[in-house]
Amino acid sequence: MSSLTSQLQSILSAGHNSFKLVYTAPANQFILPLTKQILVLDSSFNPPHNGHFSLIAKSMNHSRLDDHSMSHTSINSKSVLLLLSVKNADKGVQPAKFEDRLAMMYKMADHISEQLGVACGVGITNCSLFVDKAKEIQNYLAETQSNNLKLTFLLGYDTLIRLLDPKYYVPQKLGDALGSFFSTNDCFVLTRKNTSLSLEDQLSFVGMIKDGQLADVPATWADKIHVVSGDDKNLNVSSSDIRKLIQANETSWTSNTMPKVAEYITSHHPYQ
Ligand SMILES: Nc1ncnc2c1ncn2[C@@H]1O[C@H](COP(=O)(O)OP(=O)(O)OP(=O)(O)O)[C@@H](O)[C@H]1O
Ligand SMILES: NC(=O)c1ccc[n+]([C@@H]2O[C@H](COP(=O)(O)O)[C@@H](O)[C@H]2O)c1
Repeated sequence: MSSLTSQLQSILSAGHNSFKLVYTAPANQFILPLTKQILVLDSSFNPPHNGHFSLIAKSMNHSRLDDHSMSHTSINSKSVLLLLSVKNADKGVQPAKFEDRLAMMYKMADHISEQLGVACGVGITNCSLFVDKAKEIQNYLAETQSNNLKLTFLLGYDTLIRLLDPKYYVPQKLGDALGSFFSTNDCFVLTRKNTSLSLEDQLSFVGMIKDGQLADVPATWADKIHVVSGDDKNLNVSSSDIRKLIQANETSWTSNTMPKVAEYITSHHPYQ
């Protein structure tokens, strides 16, 4: 059994919450002494696409996320983690195989490292909720003596709404379930078009939290949630649309993902 297959097997069969770092793009170490913040993009990467890339690129440029204690912004203070979620809070089993998704994530990690000049790693977790994913990543960082790093979760607006939905935490109250998550970590959120809310409503959501207008959400969390407009070109890109186009033998999807990911899909056929 290859080492990747055995790492996947061990995560899939673990009876407890687990996280493993399985790849780092060659140019940089994943964590350097200067690293202060990890930008975490959790997804099923089925397949990775330009909407995911745009979320990472925009978060890197977002000044409010910078550590204000530093005299200047240093790209080396951030690392990116592409996190494959093998257990989804809402969705059942989907194509492609996890091995194919990881192979595409490695291509994406190399692309991010080359295009954005930032360290990029690939991890796997069996946790479905962000609060548990955050705990497992922080445990891993503590084991590698990399303490006091902030995790910034990169989300589309649709996922922010699900992060704050009390139904995922019953019988706990939302404030109790996510209190420690927001005391250490924050979220960078891009608006999307696949929601019933207008762009303006999505952008004013944090203001409503700040004004105490959301019953279960403490006003203090407003400082930990940064909502930014997505760019028109990538707002509509989604993995499910790409899969549909591939299955219909269309080729237009290739411009919605990174060149090496498109090459992998055309040569390995993970969706056929
Ligand atoms: N085009 C996009 N713009 C901004 N955020 C996005 C975009 N596509 C996905 N995201 C966000 O990236 C995260 C992971 O996305 P996910 O894997 O669900 O992608 P997806 O393309 O929406 O998948 P699917 O179509 O299978 O539901 C989520 O927080 C999601 O909101
Ligand atoms: N409350 C939560 O923490 C919560 C809710 C819904 C989805 N998720 C996670 O968000 C990620 C993206 O989910 P989708 O692929 O369904 O968009 C998955 O890892 C999923 O498990 C987390």
